[in-house]
Amino acid sequence: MLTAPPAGTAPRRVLTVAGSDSGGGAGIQADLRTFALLGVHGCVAVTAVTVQNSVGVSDVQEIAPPIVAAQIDSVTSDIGVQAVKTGMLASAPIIHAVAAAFDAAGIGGDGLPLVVDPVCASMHGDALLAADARSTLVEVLFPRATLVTPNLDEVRLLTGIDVVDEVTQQAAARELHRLGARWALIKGGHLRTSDRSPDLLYDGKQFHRFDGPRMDTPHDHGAGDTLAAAAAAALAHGHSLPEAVAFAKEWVTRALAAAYPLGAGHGPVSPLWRVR
Ligand SMILES: Nc1ncnc2c1ncn2[C@@H]1O[C@H](COP(=O)(O)OP(=O)(O)O)[C@@H](O)[C@H]1O
Ligand SMILES: Cc1ncc(COP(=O)(O)OP(=O)(O)O)c(N)n1
Repeated sequence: MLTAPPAGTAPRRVLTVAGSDSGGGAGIQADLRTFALLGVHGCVAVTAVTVQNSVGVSDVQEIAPPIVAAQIDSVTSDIGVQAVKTGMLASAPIIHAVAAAFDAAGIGGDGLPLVVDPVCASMHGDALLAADARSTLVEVLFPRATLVTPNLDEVRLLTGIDVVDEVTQQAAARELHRLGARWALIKGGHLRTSDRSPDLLYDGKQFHRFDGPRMDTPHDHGAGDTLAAAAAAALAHGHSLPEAVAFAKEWVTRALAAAYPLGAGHGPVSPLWRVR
């Protein structure tokens, strides 16, 4: 388990570049919850403010691209981070601004580990990335990514591949790797045909399968963010990529087992079991 250093000592830092979820279940709020519980100090670059609750997203205010980039510069030039995660990026101009700031700070590529959760829409189908920005996300950010973590809807939108079984999951992983990601993790949360929830990791050479029991719960809001945030935290702690994904899979499985109802719709997954 990942832990904090002794009191008075600076912990590892992870920067999340993502949107705010007013309901607190996903986005920046989910990332910071997981970072703190894994002994990591979370820094943020807010890309958008969503008006969101358990039944959906009713409005979005994007942050101006130079302000998004300035948040990244401000954090990396002073505080310093050991890993970075991206979530909701909203638009093509924001993606270009983020990529330029990452290059200036040595994030991604051969530099600091970069986990890209290619968020396109909420679980209710509300757009969190402009349709005309999907190709920008793939062309600009995937070649910089250490790890990309799409769900099956995102795989379909970004590659056109419909994942329905292990063979098509492998085909999607190969395609994402071909598009530039060093490691691709095809999440199996939307494969609702069995009592398992298998995720598949690929680095261009080898497949690693991370299987887990499927939780029978409607409260799965923020699962993808929680998985990617835990992987980024484990990378910041110095773990290898497969170790970080194995850790993150266990973390999100436990968070799903502890998920709770909130509002009239889908409640959030909960890493709060860690402090019970
Ligand atoms: N009902 C479930 N039971 C167990 N694991 C799940 C369940 N739903 C999702 N997961 C896991 O949670 C993580 C996020 O998956 P997924 O739901 O596919 O992503 P997203 O939240 O981005 O839509 C993956 O590791 C997936 O296997
Ligand atoms: C602000 C914001 N960012 C991301 C998401 C989607 O998060 P994810 O973990 O993929 O969870 P679900 O939407 O599938 O619950 C979001 N809703 N809001």
